[in-house]
Amino acid sequence: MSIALEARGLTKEFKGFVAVNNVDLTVEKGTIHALIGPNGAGKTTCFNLLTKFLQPTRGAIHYEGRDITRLPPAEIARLGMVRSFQISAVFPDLSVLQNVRVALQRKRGESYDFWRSEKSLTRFDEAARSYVDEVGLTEFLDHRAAQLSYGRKRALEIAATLALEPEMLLLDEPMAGMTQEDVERISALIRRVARNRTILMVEHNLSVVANLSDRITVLARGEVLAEGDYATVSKSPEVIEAYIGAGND
Ligand SMILES: Nc1ncnc2c1ncn2[C@@H]1O[C@H](COP(=O)(O)OP(=O)(O)OP(=O)(O)O)[C@@H](O)[C@H]1O
Repeated sequence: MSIALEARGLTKEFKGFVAVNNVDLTVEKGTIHALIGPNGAGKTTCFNLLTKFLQPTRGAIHYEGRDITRLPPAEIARLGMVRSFQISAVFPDLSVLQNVRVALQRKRGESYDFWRSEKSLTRFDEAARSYVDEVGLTEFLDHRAAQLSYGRKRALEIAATLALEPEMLLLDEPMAGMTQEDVERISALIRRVARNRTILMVEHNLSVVANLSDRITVLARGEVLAEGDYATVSKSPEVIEAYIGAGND
């Protein structure tokens, strides 16, 4: 087994309140790993720690064997671990193609100036088209982002994230606010992009988690309550108790 991301003893205290307590987490390369748990379990805090948006009080995080505990998020993105929606790269007045092109320019370290000549921009077109195609938005290539449905905007955000060529994607509630149709579309998309990448996601929709995840870590009160595949964790009496106790479904 090859490990993409590993946390040991991850702890975050807010003024004495322990939101994440001694969490060990191992995400295997090439898998879809979900972080779930009832409200207030510490998922978001844990996710922010792993993506370096928060500094841990204690513990260590390794990505691809490298200690990233003290690295800033931008540096981690350069190592290949990208948080989707991190870049909130959807510019409403740009087209689908232009949005992905901007992300590509960013990846290549070019200036953020998208008013530059059309000629210098068009050389990104071919790559941009392939990412748009990967997320199923080819027929909307010239539509302004603002005109897209909510689900397609999320797909566009994923395309912009893919343009950064991540080996590992961290998704924060990718299904939040989606219609059932969008949930199905984005699920298929996540499955597709996971073929040659590692994915860690925080997700509330348990049927999505059941469908997509190879492995699930259940948090409750800041601690790891259970870990395994969906069949295993969903049978755990502690997990059932934690969800019922918190008034979740
Ligand atoms: N900046 C902060 N300062 C103080 N307490 C915080 C802070 N951020 C989170 N917490 C507390 O830490 C606990 C875990 O919160 P967190 O948002 O990580 O949980 P969650 O599992 O993501 O919850 P939800 O599913 O409701 O989003 C909660 O009790 C929350 O109030």
